Amino acid sequence: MTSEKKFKNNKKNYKAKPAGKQKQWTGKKESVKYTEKKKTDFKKNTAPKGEQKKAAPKKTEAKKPATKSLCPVHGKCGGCQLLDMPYEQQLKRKQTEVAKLLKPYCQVEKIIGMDDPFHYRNKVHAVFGHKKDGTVISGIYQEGTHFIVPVDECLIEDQRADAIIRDIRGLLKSFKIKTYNEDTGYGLFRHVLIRTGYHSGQIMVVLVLGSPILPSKNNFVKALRKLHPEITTIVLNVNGQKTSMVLGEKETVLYGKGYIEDELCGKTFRISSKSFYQVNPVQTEKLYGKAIELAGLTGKERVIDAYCGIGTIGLIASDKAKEVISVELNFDAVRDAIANAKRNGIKNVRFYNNDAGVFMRQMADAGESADVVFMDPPRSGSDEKFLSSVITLHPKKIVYVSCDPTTLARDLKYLTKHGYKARRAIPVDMFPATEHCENCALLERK
Ligand SMILES: C[S@@+](CC[C@H](N)C(=O)[O-])C[C@H]1O[C@@H](n2cnc3c(N)ncnc32)[C@H](O)[C@@H]1O
Repeated sequence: MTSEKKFKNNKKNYKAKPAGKQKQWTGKKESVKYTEKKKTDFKKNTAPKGEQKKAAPKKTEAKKPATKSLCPVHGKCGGCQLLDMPYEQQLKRKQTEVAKLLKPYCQVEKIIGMDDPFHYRNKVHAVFGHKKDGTVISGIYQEGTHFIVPVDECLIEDQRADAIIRDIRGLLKSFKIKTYNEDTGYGLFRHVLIRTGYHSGQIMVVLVLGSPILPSKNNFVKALRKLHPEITTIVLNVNGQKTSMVLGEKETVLYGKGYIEDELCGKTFRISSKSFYQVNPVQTEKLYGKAIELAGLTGKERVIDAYCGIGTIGLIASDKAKEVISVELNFDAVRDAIANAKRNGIKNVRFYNNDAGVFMRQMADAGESADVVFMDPPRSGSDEKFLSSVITLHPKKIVYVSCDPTTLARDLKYLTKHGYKARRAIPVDMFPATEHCENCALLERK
């Protein structure tokens, strides 16, 4: 059956169907404790050299010795480029950069920042390896290399996750489990991925191995749970490929449900290991709130939620829309999305597992229309197939959620050349201490 037919056939029944029925969808702890006092210091820190000129510090400040970075691996791990810049200054910098990029299209509103820009990441990844003397280390690859920068504690990650990772290092030692060597392909233990629920407190630990057998598996799980009873699920993922991807295809649930749940904007969401979920739960609620406000829904609209992930934006918007059609490429995310519609008792949303561009082209070719399109593509932005199909579908409003203002500007150029006007753009600081900035933009049909 062609996808076009699938679309037509499903027209009458916009219910989320169960997944099965959706067949047609094509170191010893050398840790530095960061106390509240240090957090205050962070806010008062002088900017890095390059920034000091711009910030024109007072003469007395300029005479002070350079402030040591808050993080022992700052500059080595490749993340947190803005870590030592006072938060207000980070926000100003992002505001200016976004305004510059979006200037040809519309004015940019005031950036939405955080009250506490620390430990916001609900998704934490650590690569495992060992030193020449056999000591197990975990951390992050130095950018562009396979050299592991050991990390004990990270200022932007959930501290519960960091504590679990440190203890897993100890368990590898006691269980005599070898870490995987990227160059030779020998060894077993590759990565740990942790997801934490901000409201639910649930924690998922994904152990990524180079091959499927974890020695003394049951005892290992028991020992980990004893150290961290707060863990609600443990998943074993197998990645035997020489690849920069963290997760492999095959997974077995070792303990618990195999996913976590969390709340966003009053709804509950199930999140499994391979599905996308925004990393900053506090800012996500603000972002989604703005996106839905920009859409100005009245309850009568036919809405498309493109690149929907686990269904979040569409499901949150569904109360204010007549119907929502959601599309997502990742099958696991779609499975979560269907479960999420059910657990929230939502019946006017329907999910498609497809490439968003292909799906939208099929809708456009089938003469379909939409009132509002939410689009939230990956960092690379959207493609012409998608954008040209949106134009054909002729929605009154497009709400573009973007994690890269450069690709947002590129796509705005296309849309504004083809009958749309950018009305509003709101930066949301989803990634404090880093150079990245999320944005939400409203386009209206001229
Ligand atoms: C930035 S995330 C947004 C997800 C969701 N809107 C949210 O806020 O959680 C982008 C999503 O697009 C999906 N994706 C990537 N390429 C895609 C494509 N070509 N077609 C459809 N979905 C795609 C990814 O799997 C991911 O779930």
